[in-house]
Amino acid sequence: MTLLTLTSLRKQYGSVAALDGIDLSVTAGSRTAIVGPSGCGKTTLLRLVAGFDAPDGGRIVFDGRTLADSSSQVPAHKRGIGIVAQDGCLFPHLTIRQNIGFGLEAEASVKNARIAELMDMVGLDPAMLARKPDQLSGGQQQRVALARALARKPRLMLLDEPFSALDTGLRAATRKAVTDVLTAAGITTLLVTHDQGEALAFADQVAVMRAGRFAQVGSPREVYSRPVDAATAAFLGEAIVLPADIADGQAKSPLGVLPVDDVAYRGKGEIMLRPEQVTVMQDNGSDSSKGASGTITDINFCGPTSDVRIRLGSDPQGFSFRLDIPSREALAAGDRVTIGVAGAAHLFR
Ligand SMILES: Nc1ncnc2c1ncn2[C@@H]1O[C@H](COP(=O)(O)OP(=O)(O)OP(=O)(O)O)[C@@H](O)[C@H]1O
Repeated sequence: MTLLTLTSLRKQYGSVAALDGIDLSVTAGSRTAIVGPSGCGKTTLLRLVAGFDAPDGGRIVFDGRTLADSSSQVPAHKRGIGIVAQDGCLFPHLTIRQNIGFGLEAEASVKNARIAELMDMVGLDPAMLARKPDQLSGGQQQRVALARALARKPRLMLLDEPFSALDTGLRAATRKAVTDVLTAAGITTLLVTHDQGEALAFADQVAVMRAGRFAQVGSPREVYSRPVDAATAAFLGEAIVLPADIADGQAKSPLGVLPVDDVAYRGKGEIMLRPEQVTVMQDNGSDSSKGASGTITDINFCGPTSDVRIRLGSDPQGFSFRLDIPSREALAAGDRVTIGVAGAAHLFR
């Protein structure tokens, strides 16, 4: 069942089209991530869904009810939508109990029971209730912000980069905790992030945004493995893009003849490989059948991986590309290598 539908949504700020025709369908109970570079319109989109801003065109329908279109706008507090912002936006002068209870209208005992239940849901010790936000860590503050947003039992939760202020380890742990809470409560969630890994790990639907539009909407695996174009591919992770001549499901490329994921296409095109499909081995001259050969022109050791640039063939002007490879072998600039490819290349159509 579809809970939220955005149709041809537009928002203009002066000459900037912050949203330039957004269409999205969100299934009840699902997790959608909207990912894109800074300034592409992510926060604007969330603000329109929350009701903090009105669209200039298009329509927002939530649970069968029009929340906003060109002629009407349901106020934010009447939408039944929760929001957790980047820095949590807790009231600094209130205790954790008061922050979570803010806006909860019930008699004291009912309210306290609900606050205790929410603290338990987000995995926080009730001893923290008397503290002020600045006496909690960043991750704990985000959990309080989530508890506050959950207090009114929203059917849709909007998360605006809620993990971005946290350091790497805490970020993953807090994301997991928040995901588990929302899943257990069956709350449909829309996450906005500029972090591709976060979007792919969090969501079951990913919308890749660019300049006010969605370049692609699909499952994490689909957008990662079958991006619509080279820019989307590069935004979602490392990608090796090669020119190729394609026929009968085979691509003749600088890396040799590779199977492609599109058997119908014939002609010139561009194909993509993800780095996990590629192996780079020192060329000991014994077996050239395992892949294309090339030369390392630059290498930077980064611990578990090394960032290498490889030039294919023996022509100094030959095709070159860079990728991260496991730092298993002690490779150096000037080494000859064999490049193997596993699986099919993706063809951009
Ligand atoms: N109130 C405003 N007035 C004028 N321009 C605005 C306003 N809000 C946003 N914009 C512009 O609209 C575009 C989209 O902004 P938005 O904040 O939605 O992007 P974003 O993807 O959330 O970026 P970030 O990841 O940096 O937060 C940007 O070009 C921004 O400068």
